[in-house]
Amino acid sequence: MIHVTNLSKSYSGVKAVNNVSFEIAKGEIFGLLGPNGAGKSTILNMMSTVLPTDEGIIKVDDLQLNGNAKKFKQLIGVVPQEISLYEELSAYDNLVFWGNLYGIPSKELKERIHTILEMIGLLDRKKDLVKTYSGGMKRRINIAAALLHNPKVLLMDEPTVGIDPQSRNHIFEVIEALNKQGLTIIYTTHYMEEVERLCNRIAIIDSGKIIAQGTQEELKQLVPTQESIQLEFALLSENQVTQLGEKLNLRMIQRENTLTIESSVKELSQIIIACNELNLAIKDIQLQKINLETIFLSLTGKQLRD
Ligand SMILES: Nc1ncnc2c1ncn2[C@@H]1O[C@H](COP(=O)(O)OP(=O)(O)OP(=O)(O)O)[C@@H](O)[C@H]1O
Repeated sequence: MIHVTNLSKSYSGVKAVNNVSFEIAKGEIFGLLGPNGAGKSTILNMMSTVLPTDEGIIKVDDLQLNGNAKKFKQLIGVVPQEISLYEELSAYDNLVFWGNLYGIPSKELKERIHTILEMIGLLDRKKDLVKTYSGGMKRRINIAAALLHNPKVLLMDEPTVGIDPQSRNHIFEVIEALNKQGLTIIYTTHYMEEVERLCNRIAIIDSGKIIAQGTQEELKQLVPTQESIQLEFALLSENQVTQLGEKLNLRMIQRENTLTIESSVKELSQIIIACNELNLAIKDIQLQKINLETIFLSLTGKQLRD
């Protein structure tokens, strides 16, 4: 349904998106997973016609974006990273405002707003001013605004940033319900838990390039070990991590006093010996099944989150 081919974009000569291609079938939730600055928003901004492309082709079904921006916009709903609502208006009036921008006839718009508010669980709060809403509720209204013109594809740019875990769950439920109704969704995030929960297929993106894509199972097959070892220390300096890395010759990431080592249980004794030699006091050891974070580490040598 969605075909993106050899897409590129530079800002002042620096490539933010570099020859990116992917295909998405109707009804999929496709995840774009990558750290801050990887190029996710730039891809979505090109797909939503906000930014012109430098190179490449974007198509939904047979409709190519270039030369058909107006028609293309009708197919796409966009949930931007920033909440874009009028705080002093009610949720209902915000949606009327957005619906009018899309030129939706008023009777149809009324019905559509009712259906969407019901679906996102905010019908009973429709008259309340947006400024009285929680962050999660504002996000849900932002999603509602993107759905008013009944798009075939929904582009969501990190829709859970700055939201508490409970509201986050509520948003996931809305996304899953929309997907069940047949909506195709592109979801960007730097949280692996979110793509693990929501997405059928995932593209891992780093420095403007897609470095791997597939189902979670397919991505797991791309790395040598299906486990990693997580060690917690009383204290851990960068210097000690470097020394340990030299001794073990295994990939590892440090987060404060915790070290995740790309290795299996077979290497555990060797790891413990190396830690002892460096006088590193281990507080806790855990064997972890591979996840998207360790896959990202394995493919890039970096961690997903700053
Ligand atoms: N308007 C701009 N002018 C110059 N550089 C930009 C502009 N927008 C983005 N960039 C750069 O392009 C690269 C990709 O940015 P982009 O916002 O697409 O990444 P992202 O993966 O969406 O990250 P984030 O989650 O932080 O938004 C980054 O290096 C960023 O600094």
